[in-house]
Amino acid sequence: MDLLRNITAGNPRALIKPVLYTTLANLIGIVPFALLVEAARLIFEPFASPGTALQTERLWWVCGGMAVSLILMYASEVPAYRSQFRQAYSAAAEGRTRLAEHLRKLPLGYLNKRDPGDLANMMMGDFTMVEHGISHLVPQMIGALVMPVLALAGLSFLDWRMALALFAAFPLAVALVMLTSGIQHKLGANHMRAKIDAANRLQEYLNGIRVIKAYNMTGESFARLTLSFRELMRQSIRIEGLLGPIVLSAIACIRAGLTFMIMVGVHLLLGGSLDLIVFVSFLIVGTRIYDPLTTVLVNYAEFRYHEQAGERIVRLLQEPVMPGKRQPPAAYDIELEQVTFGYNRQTVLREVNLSIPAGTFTALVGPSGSGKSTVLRLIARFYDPAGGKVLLGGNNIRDMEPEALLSKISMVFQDVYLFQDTIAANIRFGRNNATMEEIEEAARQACCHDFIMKLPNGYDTLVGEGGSTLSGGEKQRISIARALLKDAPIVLLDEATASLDPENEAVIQEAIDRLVQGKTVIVIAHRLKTVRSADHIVVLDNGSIVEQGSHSNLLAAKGLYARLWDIQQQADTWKMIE
Ligand SMILES: Nc1ncnc2c1ncn2[C@@H]1O[C@H](COP(=O)(O)OP(=O)(O)OP(=O)(O)O)[C@@H](O)[C@H]1O
Repeated sequence: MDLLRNITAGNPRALIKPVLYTTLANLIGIVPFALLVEAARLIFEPFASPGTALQTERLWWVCGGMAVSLILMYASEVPAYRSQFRQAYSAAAEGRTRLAEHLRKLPLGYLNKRDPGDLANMMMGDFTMVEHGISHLVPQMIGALVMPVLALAGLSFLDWRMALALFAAFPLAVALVMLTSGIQHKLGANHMRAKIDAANRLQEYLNGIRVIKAYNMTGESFARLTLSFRELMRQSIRIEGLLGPIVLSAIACIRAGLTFMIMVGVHLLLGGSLDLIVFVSFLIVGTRIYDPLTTVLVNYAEFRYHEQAGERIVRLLQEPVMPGKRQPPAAYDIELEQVTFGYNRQTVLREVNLSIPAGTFTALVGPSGSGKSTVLRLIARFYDPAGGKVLLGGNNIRDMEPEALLSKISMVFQDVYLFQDTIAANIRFGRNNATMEEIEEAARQACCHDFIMKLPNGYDTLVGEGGSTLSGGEKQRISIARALLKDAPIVLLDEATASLDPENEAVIQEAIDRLVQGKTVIVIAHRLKTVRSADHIVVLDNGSIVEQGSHSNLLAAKGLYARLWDIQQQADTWKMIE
């Protein structure tokens, strides 16, 4: 049952129709074959029993029956074919959506541990293998058993000795495939690993192609890629090199059964204990059961390989999603109590205590790597802290449904990601049901309406994956428009003005001022002068809060903030002199 669950990526019901229809089609497929045996019997009868006349009328009936059975075969194969593909493609489409949904609900910590290439390969490659399993491997394997099983039953009835001889080698063939299934599984796993690694290396190469060109690193990075391709080739050859002989030996065993049956048949015929017609019937049936039996064995070997792809999907689907069912309260004060957190083993935040009253503006400042973004990620519950609590309106966010919590939060990141879609659709991510007027209004507020109108198709202009066709400042403003449209009571903002020119910076500041009005705001400030008027400034260093207060208090304290302020002031003065 586990195997069937794996090959269908956790949806074994998808096999019911294809297996039923294929089995039915195979059953009907036996009718012309049985009629062929009957025709042979009728033709051989006058030779086997001299003096008996050829039953021509009966022979005509058999021919008529054959014509009808061919029509029936066609009529049964069409729905079988349809159901195989319909079920396979719909199970894969439904499975891909389920997995994508599941990935969204998994803790980011889990996703960080996995290569994006691995997940992309699972979505496309592994599901293609599941499709093949549902459309071909399982239905054909089960359908192909119909003919040999019925042949065994029918032939045993005719002459059990001959039937035994015909099928004598089959258990040996099955044993060969079954006993080597451990090796097959190991080779399959190695091959799968090499395939994923090659996909990851390829993705890394394509993503980094600009850096590779810029630093003329073609040789080195290409070596990693070619090494992974070579490993994939090695594993492919190993799997074929070892599996091929196993399957071929199993097929040879089945074929040996026919030779053995002919030898037994000749012996019995010469001994006078076997009827010629029975012998001919066995010869006809014997030559026809190879194909289905070979299909069963080849499909089984292939099935064990494809089943591993499905197993990877099933295992990922079983990964626990972030817990929490409660809806967030309508109170937006945020508190961090003794929060400790690390992405890996290294601690990034140490016993952080922070109180952010609703409707206030708080700035997080500190050296690079001090943990500012991590604080925002914990408030948005991208991760749960290892120790301590994050409270919203006095309630632990660990108990809240992550999506419901996020509906209360607008986030503007430093590196904005735009989807390969129109500008309007990218802004609409803020609120799905927003009208075009609302989108335009948000764009106006975010100071991006004017530049959008200058684009070739205005709001319908397509932006490239990652927003590559827009400038950094334009992307930032689009993401502010998104956040304005969402109109969430909490705004988390990773200020990106550091790398922008003064003109863009002023426009973005204007957009941000509109976004944060009347909200509970936490801003990561890289440029201290932008947050001088914040209600509260929190200074982080090496994962701990080292000081906090208003701008003037912190300057007076002459601590880290005052030092950072001096450094930035001097840098600005230098810029002005230049
Ligand atoms: N996804 C991650 N996996 C592992 N370590 C991470 C991850 N994100 C951040 N870190 C590490 O955690 C520490 C804090 O990072 P964080 O991004 O919170 O700092 P920051 O103060 O926001 O830095 P910056 O101002 O440069 O953006 C850093 O040492 C960083 O290398």
